[in-house]
Amino acid sequence: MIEIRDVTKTFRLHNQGGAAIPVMEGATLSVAPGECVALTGASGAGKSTLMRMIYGNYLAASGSIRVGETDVATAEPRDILELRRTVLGYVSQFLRVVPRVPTLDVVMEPLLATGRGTDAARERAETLLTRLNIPRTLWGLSPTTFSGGEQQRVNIARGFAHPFPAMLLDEPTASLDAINRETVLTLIEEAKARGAAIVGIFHDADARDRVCDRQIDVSAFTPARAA
Ligand SMILES: Nc1ncnc2c1ncn2[C@@H]1O[C@H](COP(=O)(O)OP(=O)(O)OP(=O)(O)O)[C@@H](O)[C@H]1O
Repeated sequence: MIEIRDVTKTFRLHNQGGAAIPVMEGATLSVAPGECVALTGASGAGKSTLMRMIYGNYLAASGSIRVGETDVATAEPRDILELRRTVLGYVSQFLRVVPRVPTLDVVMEPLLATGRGTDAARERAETLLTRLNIPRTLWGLSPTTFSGGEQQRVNIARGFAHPFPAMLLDEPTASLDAINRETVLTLIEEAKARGAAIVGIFHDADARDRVCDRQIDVSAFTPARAA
């Protein structure tokens, strides 16, 4: 479902005379439907960079990044937007929403965007918000004023609302209490059971060991630096 072949990335620092910083070389991995693969490696190894390239936020210098039928490394921006709407979900660490949009609408939005009827979308959103312990009294309010943990749970509810065939998870259990962490791990297990291919970054080693089938140490793709 996710096939990454020989991906290279170099950052060019335009404010520092165009200095080129090679950060990745020969990155190759594949994730089958129903499988969860953890990206590991020391801080700065390139975990976030690889996730951002899969999502199409960073452009790969070379190589291919196939998600379903799309090669993100060469796709047109509109094809990447379509991929994100229907195929590739991304649960980032932080919630980014349009101000003043109520929480329930924030969670329903990915479902409405993929053609789900309003009643079915509301039912799914309510189920997720309930499972993630967001009190009903908050559903009509914008999440912008919520606590960090509440925002993260709204973000997770939104990210898991549509049954994406491929998902990227960036520290999905960070800053959650034990009960909500358990719910998120169960959501990940359910996504795998319905066939989602998942790539994740988990600093929570117990969570990683429980839900991930394999680990890929991205330091293996760090270019040898000139001395
Ligand atoms: N936008 C950018 N411009 C320049 N360099 C960048 C940029 N993003 C990342 N880098 C560099 O790429 C390397 C990999 O960073 P990345 O954030 O992917 O690491 P990471 O493994 O996710 O680290 P952490 O665990 O600390 O989040 C680092 O050397 C970083 O400085």
